[in-house]
Amino acid sequence: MQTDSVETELLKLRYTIDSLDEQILHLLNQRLDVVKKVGELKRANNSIIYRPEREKSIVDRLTQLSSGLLTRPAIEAIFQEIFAVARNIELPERIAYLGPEGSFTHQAAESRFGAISEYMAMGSIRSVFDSVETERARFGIVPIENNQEGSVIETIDLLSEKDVKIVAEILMPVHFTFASKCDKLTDIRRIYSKDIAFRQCQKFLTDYFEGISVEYIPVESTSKAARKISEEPNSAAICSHIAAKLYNIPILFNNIEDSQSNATRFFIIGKNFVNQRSGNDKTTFVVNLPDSDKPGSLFHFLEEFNKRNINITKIDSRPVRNKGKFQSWFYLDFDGHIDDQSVHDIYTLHRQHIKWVGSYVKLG
Ligand SMILES: C=C(O[C@@H]1C=C(C(=O)O)C=C[C@H]1O)C(=O)O
Repeated sequence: MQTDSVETELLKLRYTIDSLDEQILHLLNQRLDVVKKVGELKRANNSIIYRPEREKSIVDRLTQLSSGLLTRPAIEAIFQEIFAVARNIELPERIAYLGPEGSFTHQAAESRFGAISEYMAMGSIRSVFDSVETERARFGIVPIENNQEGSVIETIDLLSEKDVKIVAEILMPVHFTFASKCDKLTDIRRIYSKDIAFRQCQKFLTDYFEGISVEYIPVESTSKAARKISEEPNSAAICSHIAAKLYNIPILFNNIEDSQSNATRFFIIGKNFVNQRSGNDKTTFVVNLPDSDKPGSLFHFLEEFNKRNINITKIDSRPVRNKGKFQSWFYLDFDGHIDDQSVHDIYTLHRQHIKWVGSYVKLG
């Protein structure tokens, strides 16, 4: 094509795009008018603004309907922003996450709450729980488990201790970078990261640092590690590529995790939050059995799930600390909603030993 005709063609296409954008803008404004009315109804009834199960069903339905270039991840990315704008019109949201900026928890938070929400970076998982419990933040985001390294026990313990509910889960692939201002690996004396991140990058650390005298220093989050080494010579961090860029640290290696399928599960937590059934839910219980040191006590409890054909997806045992004995309490995730008859029956049967931590939409 001649340069002139290319220019004309480009102009025409851009004109079409402008006109489509106007229609999208008009439709989005119409949508927000409706959302505002939903918000007013909810306020009049004192009901909850954020409905993860409704948002999921919208994305499911639109994915089914989509016949064009939009795939599920694209639909999800666009609509998560639309939902976030909508919710903030209903009621402004402030979100606490395990910071500092650039942590994987921050990425998980933004994937669900968009660019419009207000964020609070907290120094520890406990302080995320505190800010939700005291309602300084409407929601908090915390890691719960990694599919290679298992549970984040701090979160498990705080779910038992604190007065919060699980609102939703978020699954996110996790890729680590090795970042340092050192020109040579042999100049590195200290490597900073979160404890669980070191364990996810064992092979890399063995390959490059075995037999070399470096100190491994665990800190509260991977982004804290990145921030720390930006001011400290002879150091390196295992962190996200976003954190490395944010704190201006050169990335020496990408994707250093042992497994390419490395992924972390996060919880959104909130105060007094109750989800309605979506038909595909999970529930979390904290269980304190009276005779946890006697034979069969856990077996008999789990038998109730087996009898009702309920699939348990995660179980952890944690120490009962204040009795001076070797007793355990249990953390349990399983398929189903507290309003399902079978789940409700178990809850009623063992009410004095169970803390219901939430029922939420199941992902993955
Ligand atoms: C508008 C609503 O509130 C929120 C916003 C939604 C939306 O933008 O579609 C969906 C669910 C809620 O998180 C609703 O409950 O329908």
